[in-house]
Amino acid sequence: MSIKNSMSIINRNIKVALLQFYTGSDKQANLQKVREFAAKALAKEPALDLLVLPECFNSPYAVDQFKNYSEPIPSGETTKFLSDLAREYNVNIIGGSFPELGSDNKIYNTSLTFDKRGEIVAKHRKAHLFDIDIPGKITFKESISLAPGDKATVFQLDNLCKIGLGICYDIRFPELAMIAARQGAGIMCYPGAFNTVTGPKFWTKFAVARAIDNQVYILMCSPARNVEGGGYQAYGHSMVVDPNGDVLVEAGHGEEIVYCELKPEVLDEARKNIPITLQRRFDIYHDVSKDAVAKAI
Ligand SMILES: NC(=O)CCC(=O)C(=O)O
Repeated sequence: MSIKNSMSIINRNIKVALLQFYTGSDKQANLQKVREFAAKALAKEPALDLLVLPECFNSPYAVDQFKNYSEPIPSGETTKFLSDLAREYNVNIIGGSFPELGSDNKIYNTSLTFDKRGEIVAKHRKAHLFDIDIPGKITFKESISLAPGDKATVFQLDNLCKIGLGICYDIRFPELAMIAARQGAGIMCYPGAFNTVTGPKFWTKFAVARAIDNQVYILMCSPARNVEGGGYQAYGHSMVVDPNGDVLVEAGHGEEIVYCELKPEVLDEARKNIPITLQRRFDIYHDVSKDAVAKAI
């Protein structure tokens, strides 16, 4: 069997920066924080291809607040803000997520991706809502105020590569990454806000698992932990994991920008050395990527 199908999943080196910053209750301040961090990242690395923002970057991560901060897409101010920022800085942006007011009047946890021209190239609504109850430790129920998305999201970014998107808890469901990888993605990106209970136990393990299972780069971008602000405590630890499961860069829990260069040859070599992409047994089990609806917008 030839391995040429697995070559050049990524077209060239891709420079990414994950922006890990505090988010609070002041939406304007949160947007200004994005601008400040984007400017800082591009001042340090002018040739950046991609900025990634955290989950719920313009609002508190709280079920009783999502509605108050929700905006229609594309007419809301956060969509316009991110579009202008991408165009102004000539950079692609995976815009973390923010509460979307859908045309059906439901609220979604939604991630938009913008190309350098400021066009929306992908929209992912968190498909698996974070509903958990660990007695005495953490209870959170997104489904009190959010509705789930209904599709996997895979898209072509510029001439760089295909990318799959999930949001935080979505990472616990391996299917989204499998679908993306089977459909040609070389990167799976998860804006996410794990917490101080589940973060230490699971965050890195999931990033590594999704990377190795699918031989893709994994980008995880978290808000910084706001120890003084009360409320939900994000884990932080934004990271990039390579297709072999090696953690290339990892933030602490404070405000930080992590930079990384994704290399086509690392991905190609991982797939060449261990050719699981060519050894699947769809005569034994189902290929989930075949029945997934994955539209860009
Ligand atoms: N924002 C989220 O979806 C949190 C997910 C999480 O913490 C987990 O353990 O899963």
